[in-house]
Amino acid sequence: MFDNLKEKLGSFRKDAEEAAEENVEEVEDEEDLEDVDEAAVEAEAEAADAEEAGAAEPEAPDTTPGDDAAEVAETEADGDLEAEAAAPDSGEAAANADASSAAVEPEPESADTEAELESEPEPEPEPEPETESGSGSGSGLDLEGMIRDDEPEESAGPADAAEPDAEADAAAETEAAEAVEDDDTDTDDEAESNGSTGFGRKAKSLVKGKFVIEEEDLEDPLHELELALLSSDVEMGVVDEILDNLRDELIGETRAFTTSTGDVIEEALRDAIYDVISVGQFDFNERIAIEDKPVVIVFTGVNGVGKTTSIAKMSRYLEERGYSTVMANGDTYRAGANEQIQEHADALDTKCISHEQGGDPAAVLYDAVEYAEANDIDVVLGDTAGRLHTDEGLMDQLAKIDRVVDPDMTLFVDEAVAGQDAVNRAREFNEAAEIDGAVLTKADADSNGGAAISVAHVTGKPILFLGVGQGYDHLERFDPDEMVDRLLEDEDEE
Ligand SMILES: Nc1nc2c(ncn2[C@@H]2O[C@H](COP(=O)(O)OP(=O)(O)OP(=O)(O)O)[C@@H](O)[C@H]2O)c(=O)[nH]1
Repeated sequence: MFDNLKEKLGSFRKDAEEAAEENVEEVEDEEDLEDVDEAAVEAEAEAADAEEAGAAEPEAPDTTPGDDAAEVAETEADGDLEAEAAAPDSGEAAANADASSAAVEPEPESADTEAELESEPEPEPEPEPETESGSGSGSGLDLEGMIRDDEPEESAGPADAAEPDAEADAAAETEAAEAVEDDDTDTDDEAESNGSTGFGRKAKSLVKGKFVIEEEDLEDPLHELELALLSSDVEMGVVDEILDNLRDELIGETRAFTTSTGDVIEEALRDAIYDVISVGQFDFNERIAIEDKPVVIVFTGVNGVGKTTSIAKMSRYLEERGYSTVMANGDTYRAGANEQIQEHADALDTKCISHEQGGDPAAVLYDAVEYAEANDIDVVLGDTAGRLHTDEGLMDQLAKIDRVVDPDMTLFVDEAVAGQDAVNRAREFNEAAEIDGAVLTKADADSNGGAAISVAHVTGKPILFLGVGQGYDHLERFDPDEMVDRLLEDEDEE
């Protein structure tokens, strides 16, 4: 089932994953730099904490150093400038820290910052060339921007103010890196457990492994997917929606890869498809359970798509769940229709109400409801003549059935293999005589899956069941989660 579609989705996954992998490698290349950044930031956090502890002793209830440190820390997490300011242990770095602090807070009393600097009079670090080369093109300690080198620098002002001494910065970073290398996690834990600022944690979340997919990375895979979906008979608007969902999910944002890039792509694809196929879903069984009995369900759709067979399958489905059913042949138009449905009723040991050919379909349904009421039957399953939705006569019939028996549900039946035609018919039927949901038959013979993906989104009404064979048991509740699993599951094995 839906094999073509599965294959195409699988190709997209591979392509998109490759695009993501390329970007992950970039990040990994710069891992050392990340460590440096992290260390520098954490060293600052330590300094701030130490300073906070020291300065908290005297009675200085206001302008608490802790607050200032927190402010600096917060600011630091946002960009190059801040990370540079986080290296408090060289004279020049101190100057930077002052500059940045002044840039962020123009207040003259930089006493806190100075105190902070004094609190750790560490020796002048020696610049290490490797670190400098790690800093690369001078983007310095850009925590977030480092993995998006190709993007224009957005930050201005304060960052520039802190720029001047790259050498000292590199030195400071190096030292900080060394300082934190040993007790990296401890520091974090401590910072978090004493509830100081949450700063270490924030910094860490910024520098863990991640990737960014830019629009151009996905352009080709998305284009391929678009063509693939269209050739699988997925409706144009639905294709657009899926692609938009994928763009929203994948492009531009920094993704942490806690498991693998493949998982990120799969998740995005899963969400994108789920969004379009889950439209309007409701719990059919629950609905049957809570409606007043008898529940009346009318089946509509064009000729030969499997309405009558679906009614028989539904009868089996409901009987298996403890409901009694009666069938009603509202297809008074077609010769042989009575016999066909009666055969199913006999096979399933169910009552079937029918009138002479050419009779009034609404009258048949009415009789079936009366029969159900008189015999405590739970559900009436009404067949209708399979004619084109453009046929005014049929639409009048449906309108009359609506008036006479006021069905609890009108289900549109079409065959999955009809692809775009089924999608168009679903739309038109829904416009002409509002449907509550759809049954897609012959899904077992459909490798494209276009109708299964599109009908709910196009009509705003859910696909409730899939016909998956000719047997009475071949009716499956359409579950969007399972559907997505099915579409994405076997791909790895292929
Ligand atoms: N493979 C497969 N065949 C199905 C499925 N559902 C129905 N069919 C077959 O499709 C054919 C048409 O089914 P019907 O139930 O007669 O279709 P209908 O819409 O009632 O047709 P009319 O009464 O002529 O309007 C039959 O041969 C069914 O066995 C399904 O889910 N899978």
